[in-house]
Amino acid sequence: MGRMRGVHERPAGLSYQPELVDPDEERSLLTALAAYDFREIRMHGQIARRTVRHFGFDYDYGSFQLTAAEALPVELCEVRERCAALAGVPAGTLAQALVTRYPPGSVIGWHRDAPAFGPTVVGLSLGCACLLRFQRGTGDNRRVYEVELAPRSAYVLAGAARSSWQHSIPPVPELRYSITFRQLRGA
Ligand SMILES: O=C(O)CCC(=O)C(=O)O
Ligand SMILES: [Fe+2]
Repeated sequence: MGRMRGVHERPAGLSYQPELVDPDEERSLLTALAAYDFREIRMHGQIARRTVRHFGFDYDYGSFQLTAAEALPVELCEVRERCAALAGVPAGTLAQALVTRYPPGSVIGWHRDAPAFGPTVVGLSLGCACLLRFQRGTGDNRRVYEVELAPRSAYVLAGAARSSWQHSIPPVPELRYSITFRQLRGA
């Protein structure tokens, strides 16, 4: 927990599963992902170093709107089945897949996932390991947690981990990809 200040508490609704895919599957996913056309993210006029590709639904970071996007490519369908099983939701409810490419040194800052998405988020990590940090509350009520996301592992954010806690990823040491699946709220 090293550098995080606050009282250590595991967020309710967080689960972690090592080795959701095996090294061969990781290699072929990394090959497929390397060929995707990633887009930049501009938020508050700033361009993030990480880049993204949306399938199923596109999320506009400026207008907070969801619009229909390209269907899930075949290589992500099997992964979605496994992520859905891990989260205990029907695969069809995971309507959006977001592939994020983190070059060395890139981050994602503190946030909660947009309320336009449903109560369960599942993420698969490929490439370099990183930390996933959590925080909630301020001052004496600050609570913190961090988990290492190993390559090939998956995590589920549900319950309070999804709705009350913020999460972030500090600078990744080497290239990392994540594939996160989200439901649409009310679907
Ligand atoms: O890369 C990840 O695993 C997390 C990404 C994330 O928090 C997000 O896209 O909302
Ligand atoms: Fe997030």
